[in-house]
Amino acid sequence: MYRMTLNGREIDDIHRLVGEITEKYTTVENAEFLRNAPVLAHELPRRVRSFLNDFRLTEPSGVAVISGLPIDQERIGSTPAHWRDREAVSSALLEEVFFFLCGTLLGDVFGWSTQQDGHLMHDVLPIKGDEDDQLGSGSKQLLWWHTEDAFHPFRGDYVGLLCLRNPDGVETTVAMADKIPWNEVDVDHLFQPLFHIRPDESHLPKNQAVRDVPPETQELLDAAYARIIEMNTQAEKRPILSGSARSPYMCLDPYFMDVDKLEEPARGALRGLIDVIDRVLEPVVLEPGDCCFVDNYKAVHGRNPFTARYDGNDRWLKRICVTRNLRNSREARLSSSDRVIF
Ligand SMILES: NC(=[NH2+])NCCC[C@H](N)C(=O)O
Ligand SMILES: O=C(O)CCC(=O)C(=O)O
Ligand SMILES: [Fe+2]
Repeated sequence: MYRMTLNGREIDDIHRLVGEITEKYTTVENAEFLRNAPVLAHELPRRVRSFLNDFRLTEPSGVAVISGLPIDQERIGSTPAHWRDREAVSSALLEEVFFFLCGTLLGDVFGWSTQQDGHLMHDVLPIKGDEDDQLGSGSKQLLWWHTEDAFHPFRGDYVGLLCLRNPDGVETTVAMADKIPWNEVDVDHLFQPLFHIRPDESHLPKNQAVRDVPPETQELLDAAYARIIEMNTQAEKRPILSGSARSPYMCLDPYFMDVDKLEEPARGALRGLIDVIDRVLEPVVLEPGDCCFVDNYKAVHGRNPFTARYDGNDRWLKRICVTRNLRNSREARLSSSDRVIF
């Protein structure tokens, strides 16, 4: 793991910058803020910029964590019951701005029209009724390790998780490519387009929120859901590994891959990889203020089961997706600067 801890002066500088920004903008989804974010991110402390730049370019680890950001538990208030319950102005706006600017040092933050109402800033919190679901909002069941949005050709390069609270020390799990003994894995077959990955349930229409959108957006949204359903029934075959054969990038989500239905040698190759990933999987307890970025090519992540409280003190994370190449998805976005993939 690649780690840094903010010192007192850096925290003061961050508070000053974020204070200035939140005087002007009341959400990180404000169009002008989004346009200026890469410029504003230049004003983060140099050690933070340098840390994230190294993480991006030299790939020292599959996971980077910046700790030390103080979280005012009283100001952020209780953990909402649902991601749909977002306030007009987020109680955690200051933290979100810092988190968003850090993400912007790695690339461009983007969202999905089919996930959390198209918002860029997601909430990860346990939702009553989702306990047994394979969702970020689940709790009782193991959240299987996965590449974030593995099924989608426009998946992000990084997934950011900012911990606001985690009173029971619930464990995120990570397995980093650099810890995998690649010589024990059937790399050759995993580089071949023999595998399909179905969309995870957070993108399915059943987890759609009811929202009012203009008719032209509704049309795009319907088309986006139609594509998700199509990917669910007839997923395209793709490789699991890419890049360097000795130090590969990974993209897999075994829970949605119907491993048993695969033919040999694909099945054996994937089973072998799943086994070694299980062996190197490690728990990471995110503490309040931890700003974590998982390299979505160099690590998979999940979450261990826990018992939700539903009393306002539940574990609460913010989540963002970051891409190094927004242009890749231009055909699925409304304009060159728009951040939402339909
Ligand atoms: N094995 C999986 N991919 N599970 C789904 C992961 C959680 C999903 N990203 C969500 O937002 O709820
Ligand atoms: O809750 C966590 O620690 C990870 C959640 C996650 O992987 C997700 O929401 O996709
Ligand atoms: Fe995830």
